[in-house]
Amino acid sequence: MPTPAHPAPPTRLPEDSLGYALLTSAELIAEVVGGTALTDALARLWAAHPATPAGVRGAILDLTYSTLRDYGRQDFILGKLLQKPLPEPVQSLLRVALHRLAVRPDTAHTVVDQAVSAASNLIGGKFKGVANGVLRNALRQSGELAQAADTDMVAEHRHPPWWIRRLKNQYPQKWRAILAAGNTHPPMALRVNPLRASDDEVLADFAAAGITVKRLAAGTLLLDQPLSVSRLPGFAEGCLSVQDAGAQHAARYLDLDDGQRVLDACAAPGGKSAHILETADVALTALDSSPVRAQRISENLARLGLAAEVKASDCRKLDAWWDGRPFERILADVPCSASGVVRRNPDIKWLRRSDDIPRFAAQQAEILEALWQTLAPGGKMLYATCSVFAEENGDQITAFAARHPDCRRLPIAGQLDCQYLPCAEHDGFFYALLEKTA
Ligand SMILES: C[S@@+](CC[C@H](N)C(=O)[O-])C[C@H]1O[C@@H](n2cnc3c(N)ncnc32)[C@H](O)[C@@H]1O
Repeated sequence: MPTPAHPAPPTRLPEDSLGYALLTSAELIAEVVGGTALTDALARLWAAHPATPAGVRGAILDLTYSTLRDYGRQDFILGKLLQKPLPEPVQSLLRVALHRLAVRPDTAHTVVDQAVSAASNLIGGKFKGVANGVLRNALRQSGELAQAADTDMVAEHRHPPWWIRRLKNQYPQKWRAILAAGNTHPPMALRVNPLRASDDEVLADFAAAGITVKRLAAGTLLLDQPLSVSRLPGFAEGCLSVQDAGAQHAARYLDLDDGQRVLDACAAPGGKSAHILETADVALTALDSSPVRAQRISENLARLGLAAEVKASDCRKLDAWWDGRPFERILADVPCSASGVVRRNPDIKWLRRSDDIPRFAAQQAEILEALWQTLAPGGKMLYATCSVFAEENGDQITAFAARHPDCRRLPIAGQLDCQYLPCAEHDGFFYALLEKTA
């Protein structure tokens, strides 16, 4: 993993200034441009600056995530404004500032001023004048730059070319809507823990606290506005979890019953494990290949007053974790491109490459093969991804079913391939339910 070019945040700008947020965000985006996942860059930033106030963290996160969603457009515009490339993180500072100018044109003067202050903290202030000139040109030429951006595929759709082409091929009618949804701010949905509270009790507490929600389904609430969990009545008491409405289908589609032996094979951080345990009184084994992430399963279950057998192991290595007793239900929420949740992780669309998709598909096929051996005859396995790409979804399952005569595909909500596309209510998910016939 590349180390950050400029790990130290600015020192001469007040922490609560826009300039500080612009500069810190630029450092983070420069790391992503260099190939680092945003979560890793953020983990390093907060570890180095643990006392950063919540409000300052929020401003940095908001600016960074929204700039990465918009990156394709601002990078195109920057390319039009520069004669030759500038060093990082100066270029990223300009991308962040251009994004801010686009979304807050009413504050143009402040944005330019603060971005120039930020530039004076970088590389000995060498590019302060260039930054000023570029941003002033951007303002002067905003109309023609916007027009040019509207005719460029990446600038218009804010996704990489291979991603746009893939969606165009696979969704000739819907690709534009999928891309547009991927550029929006994600919704915040909640899951009610029926072991601790009823929907009615939670709704009454929310109404009393002035929080507006829509009930999408039993146990699934959609907040009008994302809120810090510390402001949600009942969260600390384990009455609620944050979980996308699309992800909440997994436990429902698994067809759970009390007393079953259930495996959640790729379980961390444990959102679906918890939902399984809230749905039925089952004996759950929750497995994840990452020991660090497996630890989070235990923590999340503990907050909700739930328990499972948690193991850190690669689910493909049966000898390492399986005692030979078959499972009646298996959830295979496999690692995937995460193309259905790109608005939550906007760095991934710039970090992934086209050939990552067949690599994910190969890994998913191996996981399916291994887990099938652990499923009891008559048992059911739910295959799930947060992807919208066919190679990881319908194609994968069609090929698996063709290889396994003892696999019968069961319809979910009337469909064999249950593909949810990202929209205002939920993220993009895929589900397929497989029954072992012998
Ligand atoms: C999509 S996430 C799971 C999300 C989880 N089901 C939830 O709802 O909170 C996929 C997980 O699979 C894990 N993983 C990847 N390869 C694995 C493997 N071969 N065996 C077990 N876990 C694996 C990753 O560490 C990651 O935590």
